[in-house]
Parts: sequence; structure tokens; C-alpha cells
Amino acid sequence: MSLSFQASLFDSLDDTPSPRLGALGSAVERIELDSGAWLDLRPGWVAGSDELFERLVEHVPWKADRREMYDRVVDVPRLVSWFGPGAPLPDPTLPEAMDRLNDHYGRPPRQVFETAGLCFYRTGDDSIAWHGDRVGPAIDRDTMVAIVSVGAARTLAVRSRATGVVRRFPLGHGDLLVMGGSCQRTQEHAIAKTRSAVGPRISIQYRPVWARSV
Ligand SMILES: O=C(O)CCC(=O)C(=O)O
Ligand SMILES: [Fe+2]
Repeated sequence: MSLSFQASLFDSLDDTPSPRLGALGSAVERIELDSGAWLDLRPGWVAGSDELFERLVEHVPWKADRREMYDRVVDVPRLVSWFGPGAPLPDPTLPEAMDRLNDHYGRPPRQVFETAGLCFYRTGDDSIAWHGDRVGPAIDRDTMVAIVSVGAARTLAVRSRATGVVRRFPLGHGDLLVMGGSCQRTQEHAIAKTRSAVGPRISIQYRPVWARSV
């Protein structure tokens, strides 16, 4: 699939400022959810995020993933790219952000961010259904997942498995959201399709390596 049409949208942004990471510290707001889950929010963490968006559109090896669904194999409704521990990341801002997050959270054992998963939501038709993150064998312990969002805003919804209560967070334009505590077990999250005209968005998710034996 050609992505040149998206990149060309940004030709006029040659003078856009380079991406820069702001402070974390007291700029991070903690939201306690139920059952030991929490979210941290840091709006606008990446300044100059349009430039980062443009670079990622061009330099990330985007793939159309496929998934078994009942008796069919279907494309997942977004493009993806995944970088394992130690893999060179496609833009210098990405390892810098991972280091800054690990410094901020104090590199807790088994929760050090090591992988980067990227999702490209091209239009309002791209989405991700309700889920809790699992990598490899199902995890049964608390873990953090950090999301840096660039490009247009899309709404990340978080739903409690205990109460069904849904909270909605518009994410984009350099925003940071970190899911922590029991979040991946006691809550689900999703990006719903939208009929409103939204621009493209890229989400960068940092995760620790999850192994059954740890
Ligand atoms: O796009 C996002 O910010 C969320 C993506 C997500 O939940 C996932 O890839 O597991
Ligand atoms: Fe997820």
C-alpha cells in the first residue's frame, strides 16, 4: 500500500519545529480507577509532534496485519509496526521518550519499557476493539503500558470490567497516557470508529517484556 498521499499532505510543514519532550514530574496527572487500576495523563508531552508524525508516516515499515475471525482471515483496521527489545527504533525521539518514561517511573522490576508498538489510524474507519493488552502468554500481574499519541486526536475509551463505567480521553498532538496497576486485567480499552472527519493519528505504545516465567 502506498502512503505517499498521506506524506504529501505534510509537504507544507517543512518549517515545523522538531519534536521536543517536555517535563514529566508534576506535569503528570494521576487518575485512580477502580480495582487498583490507574491512568497517568500528560497532555502535550511532545512539542513539535506534527514533525514526528510526518517522520513516522514516512520512515516506519507499516504493515497491514491480518487476524483470524471465526472462519475468515481479515485485515485489522489499522496499520501496525512492532519493535522488540533492543531493536533500533525508526526515529530518535522514540528511544528518548522510552528512556524518559523509564526514568520517570523509576524502572520498577519487570515493568521497564522495552518494546515499541506503533499503530497508524488512517481515517475514522480505523479502530481497535475493546481489549486488555496481552503479549504472548496471558499476563496475570500488574503492568504499565505507555501511549504517546501524535497526529489528529482520537478518543481512547477505558471501561471497567467491574462496573461497566466508561471514561473517554481524546488523545493526539503529542499527548501521553500511561495505563498502570491492574489496568490491563480489570479494565478494557478501545479506539472506536468515528463518522466525523478526523485526520490520521499514530499511537506509539511502550511495554515491558511480558514472560510467563517472571
Ligand atoms: O491507539 C492506541 O492508543 C491504543 C492501541 C492499543 O490499545 C493497542 O495496540 O493495544
Ligand atoms: Fe491496547
